[in-house]
Amino acid sequence: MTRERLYLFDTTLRDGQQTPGIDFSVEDKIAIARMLDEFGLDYVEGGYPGANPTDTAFFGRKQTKRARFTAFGMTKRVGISASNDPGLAALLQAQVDAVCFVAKSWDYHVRVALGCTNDENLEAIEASVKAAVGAGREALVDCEHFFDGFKANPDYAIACARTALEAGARWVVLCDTNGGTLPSEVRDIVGKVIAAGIPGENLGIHAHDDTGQAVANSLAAVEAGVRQIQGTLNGIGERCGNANLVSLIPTLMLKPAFADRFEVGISGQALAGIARVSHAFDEILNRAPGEQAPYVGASAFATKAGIHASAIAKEPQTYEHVPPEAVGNRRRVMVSDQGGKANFMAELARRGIDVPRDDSRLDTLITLVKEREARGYAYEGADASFELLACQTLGHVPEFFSVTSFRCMVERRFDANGQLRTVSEAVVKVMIDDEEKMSVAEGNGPVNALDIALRKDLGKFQHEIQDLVLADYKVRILDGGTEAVTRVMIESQDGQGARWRTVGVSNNVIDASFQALMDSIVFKLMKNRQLAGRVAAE
Ligand SMILES: CC(=O)SCCNC(=O)CCNC(=O)[C@H](O)C(C)(C)COP(=O)(O)OP(=O)(O)OC[C@H]1O[C@@H](n2cnc3c(N)ncnc32)[C@H](O)[C@@H]1OP(=O)(O)O
Ligand SMILES: CC(=O)C(=O)O
Repeated sequence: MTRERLYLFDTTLRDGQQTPGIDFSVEDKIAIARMLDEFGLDYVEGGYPGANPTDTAFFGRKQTKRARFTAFGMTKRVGISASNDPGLAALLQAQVDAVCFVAKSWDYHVRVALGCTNDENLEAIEASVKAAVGAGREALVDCEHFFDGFKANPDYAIACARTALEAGARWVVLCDTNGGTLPSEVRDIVGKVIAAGIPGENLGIHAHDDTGQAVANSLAAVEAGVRQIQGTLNGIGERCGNANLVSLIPTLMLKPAFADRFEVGISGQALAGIARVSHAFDEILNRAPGEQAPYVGASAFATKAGIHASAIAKEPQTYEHVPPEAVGNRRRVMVSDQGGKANFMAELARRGIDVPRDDSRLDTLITLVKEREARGYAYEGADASFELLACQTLGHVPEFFSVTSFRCMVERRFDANGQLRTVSEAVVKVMIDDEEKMSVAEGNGPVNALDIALRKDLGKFQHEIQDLVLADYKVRILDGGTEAVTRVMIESQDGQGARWRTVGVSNNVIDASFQALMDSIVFKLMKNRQLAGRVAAE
């Protein structure tokens, strides 16, 4: 059976630019456009030439090889001709394949926002599309507020779409601009638009996520007949965002309801890189990837639950709706107080530690983890501390060194220049092969001073920890009041690119930090001897 083609239109660099807190540079835009182009999107909308210097510079040359490079802008203003409209001129000067106009299609907006008549707005749509087509560009028209407009005045909303199409637009995109439309309404209205004679093969959908249903609305529109979907990477966009292409694309390609009927321009191989694309985009935005993001989040194929882990060990698809590898993700079976033997055996096997189900030491390890988690430890996020605990329980961890004492001081005092300063100092004594070493260090705070002192002189092990750096340090207070317990999570990395996480818990933040620091150093020494850390580089 031949499948119908669905076209994917990316507006990360245009609607995504309207996200509070997001501000792309020209270099960001170039990198993102290249990533989208290589991934296989059909259209990459780069922004609004003429609206700001970044976008004008970005549109100075064509930025995609395969995707149709698209400029966005409003229809010509009423009262001036298309050839005299400076905004339209900037759009037509852009080095693009296509121009996407935003046009009013709700008569209320025509009256209030534009302050013109319904007919004048239709004339502006017609003249703008004709100007773009006349300049050799493919024309698209985003019908702003189409669904709200249709509810208020269906004849006028359809007249806007028809005018655009008859003037030569390739696509008329139905926009849920305020994001309040529900999937059943989208399905119903798209059906009525097609019944009114606007072909589905010329229709697109642009959905906002204000009710958390932008993806569902996009899919409902496709089911009702539209053949273009607009969306953004990771769902960024005005207010609550746009339809998330990172959720939509795997659904279109992997779910039989869509995959059997439609094809998109993205290869299966590219789909297997979608998690990487999503994370690379977060990296450009300088934010952490969403752990629970559908398909691509670290938790998307993770389970803590013992009952699930046990079935997954038998057959993974018992608890997986698609294979994680299809979207470049991986299965994670985690150890925590929610886990049973299957979780622990899977996690230990991943670390190269095979232990039989009936080994009583496994029960001891599970009991230890559950008891410690009840006291505040969180091993699912502290892989290295878990591995050390497992090695201690199931085998052996060498005593490389022991800390006989440490002391931290925080003092506010005047320095030699008469400036008031808060100084943190730590003193650590360690025993290595019956020899005691004492190190003193100052730091930005007491934990930093303790870390520097602890790693200052480890005798014969010192050269082994030279490349160890602390990448992240997080403190969490678990109980309120005087019974407060502090959990410290530390992320460490070394020169080989390995990263590992350790945890410490105490009612004293310095003590909790010390435990996590110690675990980090001991893990590094174990890893150097290939006694641990087989998966630390993941
Ligand atoms: C639903 C959407 O996401 S649409 C995209 C929205 N994105 C943006 O607005 C980002 C880029 N925008 C901008 O940088 C600026 O708004 C510009 C450069 C486009 C225009 O700036 P200004 O000329 O200063 O106008 P301003 O932003 O104050 O107001 C928008 C004007 O466009 C008019 N307008 C809005 N939509 C349309 C349209 N589809 N067709 C014609 N004119 C329109 C408004 O009536 C208003 O005109 P007025 O100034 O005569 O009242
Ligand atoms: C065009 C657009 O971004 C909207 O109507 O939401």
